[in-house]
Amino acid sequence: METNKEEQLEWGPTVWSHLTALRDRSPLIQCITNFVSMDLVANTLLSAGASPAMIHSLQEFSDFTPHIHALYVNVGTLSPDWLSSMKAAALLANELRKPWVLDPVAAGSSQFRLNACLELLLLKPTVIRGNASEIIALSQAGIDMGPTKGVDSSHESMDAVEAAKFLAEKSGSIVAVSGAVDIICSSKSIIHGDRLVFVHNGVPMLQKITATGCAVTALIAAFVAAAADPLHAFDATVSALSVFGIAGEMGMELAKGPASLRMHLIDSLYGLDQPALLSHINITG
Ligand SMILES: Nc1ncnc2c1ncn2[C@@H]1O[C@H](COP(=O)(O)OP(=O)(O)O)[C@@H](O)[C@H]1O
Ligand SMILES: Cc1ncsc1CCOP(=O)(O)O
Ligand SMILES: [Mg+2]
Repeated sequence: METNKEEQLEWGPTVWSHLTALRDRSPLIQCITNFVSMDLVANTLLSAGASPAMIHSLQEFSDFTPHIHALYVNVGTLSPDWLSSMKAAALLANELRKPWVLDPVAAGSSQFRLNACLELLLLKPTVIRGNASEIIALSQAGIDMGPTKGVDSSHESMDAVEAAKFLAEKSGSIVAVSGAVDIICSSKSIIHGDRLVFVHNGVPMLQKITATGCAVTALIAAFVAAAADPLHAFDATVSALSVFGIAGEMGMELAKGPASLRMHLIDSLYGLDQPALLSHINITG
């Protein structure tokens, strides 16, 4: 992929300032996430500079949620009880004017999951991040769901550009599709305006580590939380995807396979400095 130097010169300082804000502010992120992802999500947030807390019992929200800087909701191992907690937490986050971010894991894999994600969408997440199949399933809700690969995508991210635009328009949320190219879009009906940006950072091996999608969505929540002004949520989302992809690229230089990439990904995120960020960044649009 040819990079346009001017675009990288514009995005470089923006992404670095978002990462610096995250490290300086160390936002507290309430995570209601699946059992598979809890460890990687918590370690990703910690290594980036945020504070994760896996708090999902309704009984704790009135005490705890007022202290958070963002809420992260992930439906990966969904059950009716968890869904009630997710809705209550999202409602409270809205009431408290805290950003919240949704990961619609395997949205098209069952009617229960699809309906749950659609109900959560009505609670207006600041950002939705899914893989291409998940974003297509949400945008086509009501149409035959067809075959599924569960939590993995059976589509390329670029196949989901129109679905992402449609979902952004319908939901009023920023929509991010991950994949070989990450796509971030928002519609003209919300404060961020009509925007479409592509992040080319990352390595294919990230798909061979479970919960990297969950982890990057949590990272988006942390970047959005650290960007004090809600107007900066779009750039914060782009920044989180780029930083995670860069950490993957740097980690891959040391890794022998998925297990060691997981370790080097976390180390690279922790140690990412300005020169490395500026030399790897690859954002267009
Ligand atoms: N083919 C690829 N090349 C580079 N990066 C990728 C590729 N596929 C996924 N990624 C990256 O891996 C991370 C997880 O994305 P993805 O695998 O799409 O999510 P999920 O695990 O939810 O399906 C993202 O940061 C994404 O950019
Ligand atoms: C394997 C699995 N099963 C239910 S949730 C989950 C983890 C999914 O993680 P990701 O969407 O990041 O690949
Ligand atoms: Mg996923």
